[in-house]
Amino acid sequence: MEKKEKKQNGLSQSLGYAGSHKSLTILGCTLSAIAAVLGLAPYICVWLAARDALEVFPNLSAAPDLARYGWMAVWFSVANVLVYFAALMCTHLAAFRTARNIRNTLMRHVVQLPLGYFMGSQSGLIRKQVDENAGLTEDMLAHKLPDLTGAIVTPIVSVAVLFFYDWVMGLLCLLTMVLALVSMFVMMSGDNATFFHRYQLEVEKMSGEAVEYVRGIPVVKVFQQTVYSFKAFYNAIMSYSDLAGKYSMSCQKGQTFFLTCINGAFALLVPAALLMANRGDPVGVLVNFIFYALFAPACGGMINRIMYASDAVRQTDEAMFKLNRILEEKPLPEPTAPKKPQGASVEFQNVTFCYPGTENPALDHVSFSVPEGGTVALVGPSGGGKTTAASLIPRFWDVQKGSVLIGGVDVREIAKEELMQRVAFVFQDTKLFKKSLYENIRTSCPDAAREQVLAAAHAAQCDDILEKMPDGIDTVVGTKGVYLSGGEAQRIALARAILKDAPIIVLDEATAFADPENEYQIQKAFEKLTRGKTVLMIAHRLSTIQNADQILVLNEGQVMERGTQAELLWQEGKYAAMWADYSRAAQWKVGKEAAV
Ligand SMILES: Nc1ncnc2c1ncn2[C@@H]1O[C@H](COP(=O)(O)OP(=O)(O)OP(=O)(O)O)[C@@H](O)[C@H]1O
Repeated sequence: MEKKEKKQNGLSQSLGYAGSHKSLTILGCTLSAIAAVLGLAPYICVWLAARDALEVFPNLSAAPDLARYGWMAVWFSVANVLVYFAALMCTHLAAFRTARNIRNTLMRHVVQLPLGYFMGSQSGLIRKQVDENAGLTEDMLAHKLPDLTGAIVTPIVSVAVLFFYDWVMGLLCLLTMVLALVSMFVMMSGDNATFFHRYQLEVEKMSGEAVEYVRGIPVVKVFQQTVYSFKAFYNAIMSYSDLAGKYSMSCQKGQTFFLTCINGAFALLVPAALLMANRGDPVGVLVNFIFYALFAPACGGMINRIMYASDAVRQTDEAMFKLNRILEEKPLPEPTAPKKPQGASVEFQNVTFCYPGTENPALDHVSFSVPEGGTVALVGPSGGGKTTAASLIPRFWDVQKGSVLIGGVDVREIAKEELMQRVAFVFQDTKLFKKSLYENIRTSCPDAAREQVLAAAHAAQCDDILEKMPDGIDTVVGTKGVYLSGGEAQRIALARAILKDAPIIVLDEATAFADPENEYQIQKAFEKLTRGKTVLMIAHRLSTIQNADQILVLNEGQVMERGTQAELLWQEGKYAAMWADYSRAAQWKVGKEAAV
């Protein structure tokens, strides 16, 4: 599958995004080709000037055209620069638009993807992939493609020029060019043909591990581990260094031969010129020698440009391959004939769900229901499937078997906007934008009036937070040292949810980061938020869920126990054990505080 995708041509794919600017790219490349031909003209002028000068040497005044040839060389050089500049203007304009179209297409696609796709570090990774690869494509179309066109056209014209003055010296120059090209293609074929792809994978792996390493520095310090505890990072560096080392070694001979060829035309030209000069017409031979001595390094430069440009072509293949991988992610299907839920009940009917790329189900034949206005709490050991169950309600993912119903309608049959309006989700980690607290709260209801936002903040017990902020509710968080504690951020998130006023509330670990004072206030905010609503709540602090209508104990993706707190305690099962642990911990804490 991967191989098939690799065969697609990244350059033509990226041009597919150019739209009406494709013609501008073609114009830019044509101008670049013309510039490349103009760049050859000064060499001919130099040949003409050298021929005239040597014919009359030392009486240079007898060669009246010398100055004309000099000026012609200057004008051709100036024309070369100007036309090349115009070419780059065209390709830059087109490349900028093309990269913009690529980014727009990707972003339009990304917003259609399941919300679960953005959990964890995915969102940062997607932004990086889109940005970097669109940037690479832009660079290819703006710089490398016109250079490649010039570099391809120049040798073709050069071959004609090479044979025009002296076919023997021309043939010798051509021979070195051909040998250089052959060694270049040999170097880039075989195992090395896939080098760039492997190299990119290694770099990706290494930077991923580097991020993990930096994230883990506090753990390393706290537990006094050595950096070698980050084996994965170390292995990624070694594997990268191994690949780069092997590649360098495999190119050693080829690169030496390539450089010798593109710089070594002299080694052939000098003896050839001496032999020919001995046979007669030394002046003519000298003129031609000067021309070829100047022209041969220029040809070498062109071949070098071809080499770098073909590297860029491979980079573009790789960039488009990565962008296509994102485009291949399937959006959640939208219902063709959406249905309206009748009420705000939530029901799981025999739900089985596996995360993409995994085989063990995170939820295995799970059934339960939350009647409209009721509260169900999910508890259980870590990894039991609580967050997964909660995230299936707003369709972060679609179930593989069974169904999740809201108001008697399968969530897959409810229009996206309708579903989002019906469910408010308070996440485990609260995400606040670098905006004012006012804007942060208003994200859940962009049309809300200022009074409504202030009322929601008040209901979520945020008054003390707003009082200590320099600009009250208009303070921008995340800048100028304005940061909120975990518990404070959660109260802002609750204000958001209160403002949304959705009939179904999903709370995931909402008191996880709170200190006792914050927890008390969060509890009060909960009461305001959940009054009269259908609530599915995940909490590790069992005190918060004592009054739930039903408690489900989820373990390894299955419902292990269910009932009210009293029923579960009476069963003396898993929940009763958890409750006993929790009570012991609470008593220990109270005892410790009393002793202080
Ligand atoms: N994005 C994901 N991709 C693959 N597997 C996942 C993903 N998220 C969770 N899982 C797996 O699904 C299972 C259930 O995880 P889930 O987060 O729902 O458990 P949880 O009960 O909420 O745990 P915790 O109390 O620690 O938050 C676990 O085995 C977990 O490793």
